[in-house]
Amino acid sequence: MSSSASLPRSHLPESWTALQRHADETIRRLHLSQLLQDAERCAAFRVQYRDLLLDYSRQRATPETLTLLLQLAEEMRLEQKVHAMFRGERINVTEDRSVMHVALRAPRDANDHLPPTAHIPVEALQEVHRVLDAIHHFSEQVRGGRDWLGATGQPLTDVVSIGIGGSYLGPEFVYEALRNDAQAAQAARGRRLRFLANVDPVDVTRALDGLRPETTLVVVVSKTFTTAETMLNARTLKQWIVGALGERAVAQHMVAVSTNTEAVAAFGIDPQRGMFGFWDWVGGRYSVCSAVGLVPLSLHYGFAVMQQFLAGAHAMDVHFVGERDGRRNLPVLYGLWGVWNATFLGYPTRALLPYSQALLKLAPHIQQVDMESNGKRVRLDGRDLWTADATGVVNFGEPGTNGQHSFYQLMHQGRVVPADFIGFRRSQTPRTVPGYPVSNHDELMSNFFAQPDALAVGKSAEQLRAEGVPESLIPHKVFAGNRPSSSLLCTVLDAFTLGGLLALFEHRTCVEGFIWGLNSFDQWGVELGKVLAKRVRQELQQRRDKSGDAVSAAFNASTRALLQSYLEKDV
Ligand SMILES: O=P(O)(O)OC[C@H]1O[C@](O)(CO)[C@@H](O)[C@@H]1O
Repeated sequence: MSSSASLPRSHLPESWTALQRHADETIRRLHLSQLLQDAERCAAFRVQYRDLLLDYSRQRATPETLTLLLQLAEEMRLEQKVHAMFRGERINVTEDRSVMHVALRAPRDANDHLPPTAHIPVEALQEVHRVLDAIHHFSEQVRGGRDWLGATGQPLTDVVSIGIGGSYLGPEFVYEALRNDAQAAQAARGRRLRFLANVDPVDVTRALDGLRPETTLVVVVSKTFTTAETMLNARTLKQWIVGALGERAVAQHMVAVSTNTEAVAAFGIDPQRGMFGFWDWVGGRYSVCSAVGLVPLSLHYGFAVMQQFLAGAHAMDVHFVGERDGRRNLPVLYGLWGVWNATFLGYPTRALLPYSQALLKLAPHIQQVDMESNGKRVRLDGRDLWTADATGVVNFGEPGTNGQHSFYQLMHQGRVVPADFIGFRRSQTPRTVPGYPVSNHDELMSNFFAQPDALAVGKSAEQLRAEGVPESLIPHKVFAGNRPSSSLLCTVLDAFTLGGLLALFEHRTCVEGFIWGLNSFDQWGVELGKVLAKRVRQELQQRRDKSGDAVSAAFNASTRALLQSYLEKDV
């Protein structure tokens, strides 16, 4: 099958082989319980950026590991690749596109504080701010309830944002994260924001539950404006609006976010008045900071809150591109440990474990950012990956403490799953219960501090014996430990911090992709299923029109039988 299999693998970087040797000869013989005894190492494996404290002392690594990883980064020309991304070089080679999501959150004068080799193209900055100004104006008109009203003259208090994948996951992640931030919650008073992503009609029913067309604004978010799910959902909601308010209501009740002006116009939305654009240099999964996120979220939380979010993301961008010491650069460190765990220690998964209910959509969003970006089988030049492990990992996660009562069992005693713990010094909504020894947030955070040690240090048979555990139970109660994690401690989850977290995770994915030498910015792997679904759709249409006919022989025997059963009337 593999067309590239015949191509020889390009030469492994020297530090790559050194890291493989180092993993086998040194690291596999060490246990984290020993490594954590070394106070000097612990201090060296801790770094502060603004109020974010990253502790990576629970990585299965010595200072030499980090030195070798930094050498690998240098050999792979990480810094040059990052700067080329900022400069707008066409690093997405298979689509011949620039990758400039960093421009989306850059202030007009961003280049004044970026290294000269990482200056963002001025035209991109101008375009970005032209659209941001339009979003600012529009969101205030709608929120003000006077200048942009519904067809019956009522203010539009509710928004349904239709979109899928990158046109949905990021905005929903931000929406959820800020729901209980005091400033954002105050700004959202009296307003509702819903997301409609799945083409399942049940999702439509849920999204519209309790909404009225008279007071609802629909935002259709699609970079291509051709995505099947989004377009059917958009037509469904258009019918909902038109059915209640007439065809002319579309102009007041539907707007679009897209790069495809013609398709927006063909759908019936006036691009001059109701379209917010972005550009082919924004990948869907990196588009939260474009109109994709900014339109629905500014309508809900107000533009001022979203400006803080952009500022937080930009601050992380500046740190990423400007901090040349890899030992102090958070996204670089995150990426290096990602590469180390996936490729050199061979762990194919990682868990995202925010101790924050507000970050409940972090894992779904980062799943797309990371797995659609780095889930690749070849390198940039089309040759096979250097090793089967030199590619993206399976990301999953759940807020703590919920995850503890779900999949942590496997993490403690089953497979090794490197974990990213994220915690906050303060809650968005502090609570205390009189008579309880700690606040509710301290209770939550007790787990944030305990779990990484349980994973790293474990519990031995000797300890269990000393506690008097019966011999028959000892094998079941032993925790082998030596399970890596990193811990990120932030102050409070506000819009600025959230922007920084988003950028941190986006950049981790880029760092990993740059080091593996693959293209993190295309997604050809999603195409085949779409093409096949189109064929099935045609088949379903034909069979529904001419019931009784057998399913086309073009499908294999298995699919034919399933389709036949699906179409059966009497089942
Ligand atoms: O914004 P669009 O064009 O509707 O695409 C939605 C999503 O579909 C994908 O192409 C994957 O199918 C994503 O990359 C993208 O974010």
